[in-house]
Amino acid sequence: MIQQGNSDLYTFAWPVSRVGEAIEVLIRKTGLLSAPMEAPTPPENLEQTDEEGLGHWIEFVAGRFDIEAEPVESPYTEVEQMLRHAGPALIRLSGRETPCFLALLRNRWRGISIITPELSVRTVSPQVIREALTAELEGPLTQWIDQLLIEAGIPEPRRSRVKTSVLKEQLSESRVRGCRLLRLSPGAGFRTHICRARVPHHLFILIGVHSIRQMLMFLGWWIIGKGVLQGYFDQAWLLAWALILFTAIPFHLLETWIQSIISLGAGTLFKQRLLYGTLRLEPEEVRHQGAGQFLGRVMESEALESMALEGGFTTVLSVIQLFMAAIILSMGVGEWPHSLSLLAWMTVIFLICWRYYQHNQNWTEASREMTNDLVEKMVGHRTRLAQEDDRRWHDEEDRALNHYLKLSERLDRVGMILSACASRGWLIVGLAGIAYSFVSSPDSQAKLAVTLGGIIFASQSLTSFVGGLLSLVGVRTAWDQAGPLFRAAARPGNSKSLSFILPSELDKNTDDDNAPILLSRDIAFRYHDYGRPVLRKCSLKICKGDCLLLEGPSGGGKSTLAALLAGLRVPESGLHLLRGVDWQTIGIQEWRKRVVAAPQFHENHVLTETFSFNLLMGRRWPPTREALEEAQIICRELGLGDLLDRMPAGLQQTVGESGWQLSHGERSRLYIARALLQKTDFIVLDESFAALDPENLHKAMGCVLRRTKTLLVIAHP
Ligand SMILES: Nc1ncnc2c1ncn2[C@@H]1O[C@H](COP(=O)(O)OP(=O)(O)OP(=O)(O)O)[C@@H](O)[C@H]1O
Repeated sequence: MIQQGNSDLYTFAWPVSRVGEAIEVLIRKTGLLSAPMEAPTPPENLEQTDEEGLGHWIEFVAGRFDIEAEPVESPYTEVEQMLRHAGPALIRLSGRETPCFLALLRNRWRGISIITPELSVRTVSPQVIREALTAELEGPLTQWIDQLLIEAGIPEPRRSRVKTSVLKEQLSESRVRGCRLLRLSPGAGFRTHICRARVPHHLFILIGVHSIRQMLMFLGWWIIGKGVLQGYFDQAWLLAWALILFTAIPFHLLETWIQSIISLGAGTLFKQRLLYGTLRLEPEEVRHQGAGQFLGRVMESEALESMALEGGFTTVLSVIQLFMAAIILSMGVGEWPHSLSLLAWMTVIFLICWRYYQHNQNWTEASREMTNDLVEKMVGHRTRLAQEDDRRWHDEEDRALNHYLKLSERLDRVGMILSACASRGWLIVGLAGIAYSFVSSPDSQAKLAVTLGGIIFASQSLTSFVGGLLSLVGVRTAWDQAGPLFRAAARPGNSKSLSFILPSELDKNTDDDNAPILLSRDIAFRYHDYGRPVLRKCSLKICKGDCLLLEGPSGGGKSTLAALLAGLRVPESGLHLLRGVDWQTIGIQEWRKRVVAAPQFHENHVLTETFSFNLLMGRRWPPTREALEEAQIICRELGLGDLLDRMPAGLQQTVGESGWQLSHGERSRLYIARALLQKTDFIVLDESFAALDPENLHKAMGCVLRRTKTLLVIAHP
């Protein structure tokens, strides 16, 4: 039954203390949870916590189940639409003393199904949920609109419609929050993602539809063949033939449609995973790569997706066709031995493809090496001209080119054999198989016709089979580039916290001014497993209000220490506490929210985006008006007022590589402003003042000291 009342909704909502349980039930019911697992026990004072604390708890519980609880916002006018696509999701209902949550299962044609705390499933109209979600926003306007409608003399029956329109008009710019989508984490197994996207299911249907279409085609052949061989064509047979041809059309359309569904589903998952994998790469893995290599990876990944899907479809469908061709051949004059000869030919083709694959690997490797060498030689071109004997300038290139040409020749030769011989060779083999029967028993014309049909059909299918296999060879080569990104997505990260602690509890830990914000004892760190430790037996204590200057020789480990303090790296051993809690418990993500670093110039970046985005990228996006104003004020305090006035679009000016060019000093102040705007109580500035003239240094230093409670500045003496 559809519940219409807004007040009923609260009786179906889960209290804060049971929100973890609601997540568990939701993901179990929707198949996101495969192994039996229970939600962690909520902390004692969860009910008293604020929205941020609750969000942390929900994310912690979701993380335990290897899923994501992604907060989403929706424009006021699109809330209902968002709700229809949200499930499984948690909807936060406010308006009562304590907030509570609706566990939204899925959209049904009668309404939205939700799970109640009694574990029963109810259907609720989306309008009712929308009203509850938007009540807080609409509240301040309702009385005023009601009054306005009375004064304007709008008749009673029309008031509700007019009121809805006025609300839409007034709140069109507002965004509604309070919904969290529960989704499989992008790092979960790719097979799980593929199964949830129902790709195998669609593939199964595709195979079925294709087989039916092929059978219809054979039936058409059979009717025509029978008519020709038996010498009659009455109207009924012709009609049957026409009907079969027409019936094949919707099957063909269905096949194309299913192929596009699979391509879209698998392609999206693939891209999502690559992107997630890219974000999970360690800084060391990307540090030494240039833009060209990244572009190469993107292009290869793009090719990989299209080739894998196209090659996969072609190979699967051509194998089905070859299987059918083998059945047809078994019904012809050559019977089963003839079908076996087709299978033997397929094996030969497969082996040649394998050879092609090996040559392709060698050729790709040689081509990559040549490209890398070429780039290096272009860079060191002048040195070579000056240092090397001019008679030997091109010896190495000639050798590499010869090697490359030899490999290309081999690859082309095998490729040519494949494309020229796969179907033509089969025609010779297939026809040779029936030559004897053709001469010895010319009476069995029908069987001969079937055999000839089978041979031609197999020949066509072999052409597609080879095309599909060649695409798959290309996939294997492209995989070398995309594979590391794909695998990085499945790496276990250290961003999840082991146990939960409310942010308010963390803050309490340092209410006492003498309690350290950060305490490290005997920490050690090395970049490589067997390398020399960069930090050894390093201890420090930073209390609220401390403003510290860290000086030391170049290469002494200052930036490494800054990275450890900011949670950008984790220590190998030793005690490392933030507000009395170690990094494993607090979780590296939470740590990074609480300690902000402006890394050294070469480790920090200006993105090709607006100046405001570069300033506020550590805050909620899109920014509020207050955030933009604050950014503007901090920039002016840091001495960037002149720059803001000069840029035609001010804060909205695009900066970065293809935008407005910033000077060294402007960039370093942008990085300082970015750190200050994250509003944490401990900031680490790594050589941020090095590029500033005395006047700007004075301004910037003053601004930082005014706006930060606790500060560590790294500088050279
Ligand atoms: N990503 C890295 N991989 C391997 N070794 C590194 C890496 N970054 C720094 N190192 C090494 O760690 C040591 C400390 O480097 P770090 O950058 O922390 O020194 P620093 O005191 O900040 O130097 P500077 O004042 O010159 O910036 C150096 O010997 C450096 O070679």
